[in-house]
Amino acid sequence: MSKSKVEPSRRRSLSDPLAAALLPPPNESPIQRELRLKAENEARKVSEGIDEMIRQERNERKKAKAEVNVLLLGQSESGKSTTLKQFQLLHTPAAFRAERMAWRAVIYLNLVRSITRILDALSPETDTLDDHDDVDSLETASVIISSSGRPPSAISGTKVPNYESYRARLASLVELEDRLTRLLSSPEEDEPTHLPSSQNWQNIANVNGNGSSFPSRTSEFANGASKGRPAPTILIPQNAQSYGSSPVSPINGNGSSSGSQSHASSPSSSNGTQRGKEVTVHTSINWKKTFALGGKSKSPKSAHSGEIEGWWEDPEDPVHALNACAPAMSELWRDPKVRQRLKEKRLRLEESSGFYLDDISRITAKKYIPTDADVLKARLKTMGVVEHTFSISSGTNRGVEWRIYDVGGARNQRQAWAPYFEDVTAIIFLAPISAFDQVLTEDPRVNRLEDSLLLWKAVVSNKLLANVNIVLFLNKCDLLQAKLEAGVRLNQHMVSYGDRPNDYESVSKYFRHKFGALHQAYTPNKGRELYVHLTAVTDTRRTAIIISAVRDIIIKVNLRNMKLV
Ligand SMILES: Nc1nc2c(ncn2[C@@H]2O[C@H](COP(=O)(O)OP(=O)(O)OP(=O)(O)O)[C@@H](O)[C@H]2O)c(=O)[nH]1
Ligand SMILES: [Mg+2]
Repeated sequence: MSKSKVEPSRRRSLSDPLAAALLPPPNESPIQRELRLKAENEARKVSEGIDEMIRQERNERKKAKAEVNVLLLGQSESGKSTTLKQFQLLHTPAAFRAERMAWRAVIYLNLVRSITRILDALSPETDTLDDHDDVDSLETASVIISSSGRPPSAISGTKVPNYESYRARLASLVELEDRLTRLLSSPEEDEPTHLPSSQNWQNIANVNGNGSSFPSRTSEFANGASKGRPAPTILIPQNAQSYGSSPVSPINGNGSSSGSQSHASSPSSSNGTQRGKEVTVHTSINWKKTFALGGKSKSPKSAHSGEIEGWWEDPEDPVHALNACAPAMSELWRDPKVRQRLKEKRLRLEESSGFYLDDISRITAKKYIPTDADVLKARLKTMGVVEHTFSISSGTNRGVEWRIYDVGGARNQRQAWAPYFEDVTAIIFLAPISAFDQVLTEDPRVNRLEDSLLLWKAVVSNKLLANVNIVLFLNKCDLLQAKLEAGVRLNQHMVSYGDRPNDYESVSKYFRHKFGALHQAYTPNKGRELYVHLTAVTDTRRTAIIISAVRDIIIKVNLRNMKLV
């Protein structure tokens, strides 16, 4: 070997002590080389032996501690966080209820957004937009896109003579929407992603005298998220995928995302920006202060529930603006002309996330305290990964430590999933089957059901997950039933459904078969059993029954697998 070839690497090694130590000695004789290679070979065997020991120890530890890691997967708005809330409600109800007052802000924002969406839909300006803009401006949820395009009635439809009057009477809600959005959203999202700040929440906890046991979202939950493992490097292609040929975002750590980030801003963002120009917006810090329930709190309502009285005495509390607008809100929602116009525009708010329009007077009451059902319905988008831990003290699951990971399902969140695949015991995959006529918020060209099917296929075919139990929740069955009963036909959105009956029984059976067949065809583990449930995870009673069945199955299969290790 010529000197000039050796020198650069030796020079490099000067700045890299590890590389220097590993380099073969210069002028190594053939015998020395043979001895060195033999020694290296033995060292490698020792190292592999240690790896095997570590693996066995980990399995033993798992057995001894009986640890179960469950990953909730599915597209955005599939119901993952709602399922997590149901686990909480079942296993840590005090913690769940302690958070309820913080959810008030989310519920208010959900309600206000429904109202501003109606006003936007009634606005004469939206009538002049073309088909695509129309759909975008109304957000994606519950808007049907059919190949036949917008019906003529949507363009020259029912007039709402009171529109200007409604707009004037509800003007303060536009400002409120901005304030709540700022309070609850992260800088890069215009959707609510977190509860009001931990400082405020801590104050509430302290007032109740049991602060330390309060698992505020920003302590227990968000800590779990921040404990998250580093995400793998992913490639994001420049070209967005279109409906019909859209690949699924990466879930194996080396796949590619849909490139939907550039489409991520939802229609409401443009509206929000417009509104932002029209109104004076408080800084989020002031707003947080004024919304801080703890600061103005009086007597604790009950020591265990985390409920505080007295917020209604704060003139800045949003409840006052809402309360003052309640009659106009109710009138707007009950107005037959408004309903007719929404129908013409094919905007079914009843099916969208965070729907509270049927409870306006209860929710805007000065002393409103969110119920369990209200909290379950509240829509807060998940960013990153949220961890929830609990253990069960009785029954067959006794002593088992459960860790549930709730991930963000939007396309730009999916790259965070793969690091959690390694230690997972079971996956609960949620597919909202009512969404067959809806498109993704982050990419309005992609049908939601199509995205779910592709995501499902990617999960069930993943080799890393070959030995992981999979439970499938075909979710939002309540909305599916309502949609079918309202006359929406599946075969207009899914040609393969053909002329089968358009009733709930037949449609749900069809989806069960479709998802089951994909699992059967693509699983790398032909012996894996698939557990399928038709769910409406906002329904506490039924979901509790399903959760305990799922828990028992996961434990049983996990024990069986561990015996085989
Ligand atoms: N009617 C009805 N609403 C549901 C059901 N499941 C979830 N929702 C609602 O749908 C919305 C979205 O649910 P989430 O649990 O936040 O969805 P997610 O999968 O966590 O969404 P990301 O965090 O964006 O990934 C919430 O407002 C829920 O209350 C259901 O079965 N029926
Ligand atoms: Mg979520």
